[in-house]
Amino acid sequence: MPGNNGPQTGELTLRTFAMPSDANAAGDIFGGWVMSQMDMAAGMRAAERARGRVATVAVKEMAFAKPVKVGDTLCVYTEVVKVGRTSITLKVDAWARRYLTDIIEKVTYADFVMVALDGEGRPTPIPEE
Ligand SMILES: CC(=O)SCCNC(=O)CCNC(=O)[C@H](O)C(C)(C)COP(=O)(O)OP(=O)(O)OC[C@H]1O[C@@H](n2cnc3c(N)ncnc32)[C@H](O)[C@@H]1OP(=O)(O)O
Repeated sequence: MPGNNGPQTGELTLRTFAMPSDANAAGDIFGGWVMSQMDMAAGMRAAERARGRVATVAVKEMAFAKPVKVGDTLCVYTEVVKVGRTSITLKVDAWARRYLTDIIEKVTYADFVMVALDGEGRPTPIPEE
C-alpha cells in the first residue's frame, strides 16, 4: 500500500495504547478494537463539525494493511472529505507507532459516514461552518 510510512494526513484525533487485554494469544490486536478506536475518532470529529449528536451510518472499504501489536501506540487521523445535508464523510487512517521505537506505519484505513441526529434520533441538517 503506498504511503504506509507517512506522511500522515488529516488531524490527529485520538491516541491510545494497545494493551494485552485487546489482543489474542499471539499478541496481535483484535481488528474490532482498532475499528472501535476509529469509530470513536470519527464520532468525535463529526460531532465537533455537526455541533451535536451523530451516529455512524456506514463504514466503507475498511482495510487492515498491517497488524497492531501489544504496546504499540495507535494514532487515529481523521479528515472531513464531504459534508452532505445531514451526513459527514470522513477519511480515517489508523497508524501504529511501534513499541519503544520511532517507527510509525499505517495499519488500517476506511471511510466513515456519520449522520447528525436531533434529540429524537432523526437525521438533522449539518449547520454552516
Ligand atoms: C454513536 C454511534 O455510532 S451509534 C452506533 C451505530 N450506529 C447506529 O446505530 C445508527 C443506526 N442507524 C440509524 O439509526 C439510521 O440509519 C439513521 C438515523 C442514522 C439514518 O436514518 P436514514 O433513514 O438512513 O436517514 P436518511 O436516509 O435520511 O439518510 C441520512 C443521511 O445518511 C446517508 N446515508 C444513509 N445510509 C447510508 C449508507 N449506507 N452509506 C452512505 N450514506 C448513507 C444519506 O445519504 C443521508 O445523507 P445526506 O443527508 O447528507 O444526503
